[in-house]
Amino acid sequence: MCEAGKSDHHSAERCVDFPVSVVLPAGGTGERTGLQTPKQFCTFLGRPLISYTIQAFESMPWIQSIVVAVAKENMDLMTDIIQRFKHRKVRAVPGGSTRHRSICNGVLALGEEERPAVGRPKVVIIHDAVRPFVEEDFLCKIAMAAKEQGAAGAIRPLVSTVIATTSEGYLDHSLERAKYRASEMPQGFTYDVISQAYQRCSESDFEFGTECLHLALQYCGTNAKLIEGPPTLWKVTYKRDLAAAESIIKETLSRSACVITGGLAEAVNLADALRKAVGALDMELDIVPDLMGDNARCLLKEWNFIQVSVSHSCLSEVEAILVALEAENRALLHPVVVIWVHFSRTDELPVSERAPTAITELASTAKHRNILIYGIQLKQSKHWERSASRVAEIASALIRERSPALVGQLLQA
Ligand SMILES: Nc1ccn([C@@H]2O[C@H](COP(=O)(O)OP(=O)(O)OP(=O)(O)O)[C@@H](O)[C@H]2O)c(=O)n1
Ligand SMILES: O=P(O)(O)OC[C@@H](O)[C@@H](O)[C@@H](O)CO
Repeated sequence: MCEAGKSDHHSAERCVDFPVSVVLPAGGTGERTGLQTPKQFCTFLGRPLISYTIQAFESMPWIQSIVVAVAKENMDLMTDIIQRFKHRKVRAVPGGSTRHRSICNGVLALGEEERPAVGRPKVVIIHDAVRPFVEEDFLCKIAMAAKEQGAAGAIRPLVSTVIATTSEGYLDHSLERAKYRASEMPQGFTYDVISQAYQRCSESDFEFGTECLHLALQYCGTNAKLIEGPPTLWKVTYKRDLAAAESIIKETLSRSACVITGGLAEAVNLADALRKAVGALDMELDIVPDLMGDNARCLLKEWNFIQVSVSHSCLSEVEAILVALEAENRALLHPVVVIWVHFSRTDELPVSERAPTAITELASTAKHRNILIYGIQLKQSKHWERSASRVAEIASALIRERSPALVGQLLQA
């Protein structure tokens, strides 16, 4: 079985030594959001929700292929998303008029796989495209249980009690909540079980059913193993869920930052003071003199950079960060934040007077490449800790919000 606790790719790959493919049903219209755009195509920080879900599965090396089932009218849009965000392993197939029909089309597509490196999977993971926060260690457990049992599914405790109503709209009876669970996703099935279930199920199942685990039991006699999953498995259903999803995405991008000091004493002192101050804001700082040699690792793991410049007003250090980020195509999936902290000594003119438009012009071009540049101006003062704390508050807010409206602004600490 998978090792307990937080798995990484390596431990998951050791557990899952059989081919696993994924079907993401994404053929719905999202009526319950009240929006014109189907929720799977609503964008967060410039990227559609479905791209986050695809990327979560793509990041797992032991997933061999992904099929997304979308409405025929969205096939071109889906193809564009796959190309724009350089999604690998994934292809789009036409969905159906109901969720079961979409899933069935996805399962059939796995059976007709033509890509040479991709064979018929041993296990098929089915996961709603509008559940973007899937965790690898949990998915590994579902895949392993599906291989052993034929079917496995995620469950969560019920939040509200389930009741039955009379035809007149009165209470008939209520269920004992402790005996029931909410069926969530991901679910896993051996390819044989899920393909047989869809071959044997009825038109009524296709039209009105909502539970794949039921089809496996009803038509294949396969009783799914149920595994309680983390609260992150929730499904984006209502408009409020879109706001919640964006907040979670922003939070995951804002947990750390890399501070580049150039090795200058004032910059290193400020960085040390920043590290203490952001600790209270639940952020971690990695402090490096530059992004060369081993320090280049920051470019591959960080979404936020703080360049501390002392005295000079040119933006050459920020420009160097932009070049390095573009070389790694780092801003493809998420907007990267670069904050220029300009520290001027007491006898110097503030940069807002020396080069007021420099940062605005640079920020304007960078924004088109999904890199958000902000400026913070800091005047040398004897209240060192207070100034650093102010810079930390501003930088933390800029990183958390990633607001396009403040791009290119030079804020005063
Ligand atoms: N004909 C359908 C209907 C739904 N789904 C997908 O099934 C998942 C879960 O369904 P749900 O949350 O009900 O999505 P919608 O049907 O789009 O939502 P609504 O019921 O509010 O219209 C979603 O990813 C949805 O795109 C699908 O692939 N094909
Ligand atoms: O019913 P909807 O189409 O809104 O969502 C599908 C859910 O029913 C489904 O994802 C889980 O309950 C597990 O089967």
